[in-house]
Amino acid sequence: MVVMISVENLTKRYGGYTAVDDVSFAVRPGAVTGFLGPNGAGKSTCMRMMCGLTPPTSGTATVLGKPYAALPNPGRHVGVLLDASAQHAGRTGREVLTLGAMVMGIDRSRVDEMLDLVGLSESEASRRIRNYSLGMRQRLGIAHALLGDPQVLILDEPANGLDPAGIRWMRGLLRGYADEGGAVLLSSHLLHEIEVVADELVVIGRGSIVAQGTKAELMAASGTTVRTTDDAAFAGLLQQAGLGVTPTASGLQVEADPLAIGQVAARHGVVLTELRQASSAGLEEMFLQLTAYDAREEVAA
Ligand SMILES: Nc1ncnc2c1ncn2[C@@H]1O[C@H](COP(=O)(O)OP(=O)(O)OP(=O)(O)O)[C@@H](O)[C@H]1O
Repeated sequence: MVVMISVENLTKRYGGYTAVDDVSFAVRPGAVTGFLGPNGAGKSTCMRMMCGLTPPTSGTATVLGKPYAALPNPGRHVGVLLDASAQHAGRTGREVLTLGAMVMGIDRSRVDEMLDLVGLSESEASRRIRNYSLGMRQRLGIAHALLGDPQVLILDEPANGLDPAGIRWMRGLLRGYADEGGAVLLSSHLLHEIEVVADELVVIGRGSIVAQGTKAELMAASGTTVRTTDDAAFAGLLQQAGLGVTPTASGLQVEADPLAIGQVAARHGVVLTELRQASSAGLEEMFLQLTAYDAREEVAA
């Protein structure tokens, strides 16, 4: 498999606190990889280590086969958006992009193209960033990340502050970018945001990876929900057929695809009132379960 970003056994300790604990994953071209985890899970710390901004305690992160800091003219290869508010507040959006183009040695015409792409108008581009809304800062950050026409994008919570139309626009942009062969690593603490656009998922909780795989795999892992006129009796029949069953408030959760369950029902003449592959609800349940031990919840409890 071609790998654009490779993270191996990455660990970061701050004093006695382990913010990132032995994290490994790979990001491939032609896909959006969602980096999902609750607040404080370690996503930003990981991404900062990938971009050479925070030194790891141990482990390695490489982009296009090299540590980020060893890439010549990195902006031409990797577009990074880590903190949309980190840009110089006194500069205008256009100035930031023009400076970026100069540093990367690319044609100034690309500045207008990017402003156009992210939907910042001429008058917005000439305002100072201190007067930008969060959504405008994110758009500018995305324009800056794309300026050098990189093969890889590393974006930390780029949807923060975008309105629903802006979020949809960004999804389309990232989808198109990946479909053309680009590799995207996109972090979020919101499952839905990631789920609609990501092909691959890396789920992190308290510094450690708790699940990773394709979205389809992770969704299949959460099984199928079924309801019948007599759930308890049907649970027994499913178990006899060798299928794992867990009763839940919303019916029976079965570790099998809908076809296998339908076949058991047909064999025994059971009436199904509901049969659906766990989709977003299943993934959400998984995300909540996987991250339920987040430190924040313990403090709140
Ligand atoms: N410089 C630092 N010194 C000490 N602790 C830090 C430092 N940077 C991050 N941490 C801690 O590491 C943990 C992970 O933080 P990080 O910002 O990576 O989480 P995150 O998953 O990006 O969260 P969010 O979704 O809230 O942005 C947090 O508990 C944070 O307080």
